Amino acid sequence: SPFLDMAHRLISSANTSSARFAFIFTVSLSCTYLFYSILFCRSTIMTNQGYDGKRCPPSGSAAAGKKLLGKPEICASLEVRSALLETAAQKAPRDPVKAAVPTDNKYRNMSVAQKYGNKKLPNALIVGVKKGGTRAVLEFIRIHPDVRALGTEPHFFDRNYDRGLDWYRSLMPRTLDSQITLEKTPSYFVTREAPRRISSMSHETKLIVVVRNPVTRAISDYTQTLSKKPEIPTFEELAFKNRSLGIVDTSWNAIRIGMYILHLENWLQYFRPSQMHFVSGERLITDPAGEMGRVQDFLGLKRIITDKHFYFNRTKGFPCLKKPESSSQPRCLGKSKGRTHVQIDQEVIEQLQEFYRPFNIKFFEIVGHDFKWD
Ligand SMILES: Nc1ncnc2c1ncn2[C@@H]1O[C@H](COP(=O)(O)OS(=O)(=O)O)[C@@H](OP(=O)(O)O)[C@H]1O
Repeated sequence: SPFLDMAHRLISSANTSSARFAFIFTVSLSCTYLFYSILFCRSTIMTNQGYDGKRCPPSGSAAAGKKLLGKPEICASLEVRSALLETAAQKAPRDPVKAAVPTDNKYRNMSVAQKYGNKKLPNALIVGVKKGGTRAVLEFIRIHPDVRALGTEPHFFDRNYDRGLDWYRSLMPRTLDSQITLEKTPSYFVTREAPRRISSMSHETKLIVVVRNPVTRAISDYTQTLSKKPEIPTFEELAFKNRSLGIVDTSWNAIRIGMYILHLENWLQYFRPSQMHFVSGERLITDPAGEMGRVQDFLGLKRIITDKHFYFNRTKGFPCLKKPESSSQPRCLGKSKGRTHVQIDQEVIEQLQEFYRPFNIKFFEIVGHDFKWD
């Protein structure tokens, strides 16, 4: 090495004590330098390879698991910190519109209408009839992209009218200008004040009425009441003032609701027949796509809801939606829709059919359609 060469030359060229001293000094100086160099170099290598707070092994590997046992908290906290930094970077507003929009998941899943639309008073209402199939029509029509519907019954035009239109509007889902706002409250059809109140909101409101054989409807209505109040009198006792004389009790709501023509006359005082559309409750079950096609036409919507949206669920005994608005799963209506009816004497059924016949005939004439309830 050059260092040993230099030492050899010094020994051979100088025999003086000063030269010897210079040699020993140089050697010790060199050793000291060498020692510190090795120390410095090692510390640099350790810093690069060790857990210095800048690196963690890739998580998930067995080696990483073993190494992490020593200082798990450092790496874990670093992962959290980097996740936080990443989130902060994602959250950093890039443009003012994005900055104004919250980024939580709920908001991200909202439709454009929910984010940017406005709450409007309904332009269409399903006004009845109770137990006619109103829930089915609402759930079926709301899969249309141009329809937004209130899921619950607001009872504005019967029970909550005093709360005012602003309250009513506030209940509505947000809609884009091109979308229809819809709600359903089946009791409107038999509420004396409802037609006047609705026409004073807008006389252009479109009205949908789901009608069903009034006898079956009455039995369905009674079955529902019985499920809540098992102690009520029998259907026969409630339906007749005098059964042997065939005198029907028209003051009983379950009977009165089915006298459709009487209620319709009230509506026609305020609305043109073309503003009302009657859905057959029976055909809604046997041909939901056909009935919904006519509902879409009436609402001025493109026919988007078709056969493809329905399947017949054998267990339920009713048509169900393949893909409803709120989820990607097929869905049938709830347990309270499609109940097994209370068994009613055939003679009672025939008596009630007789009772309703003249009302039905008149109703078919006015509506211009025979619903074939005989
Ligand atoms: N697809 C489908 N699934 C389940 N049920 C269906 C369906 N289509 C119509 N129907 C009939 O709807 C009846 C209930 O009517 P409503 O929804 O108007 O009832 S309510 O007034 O809102 O309580 C309900 O009456 P019941 O059978 O007497 O329970 C059903 O016959």
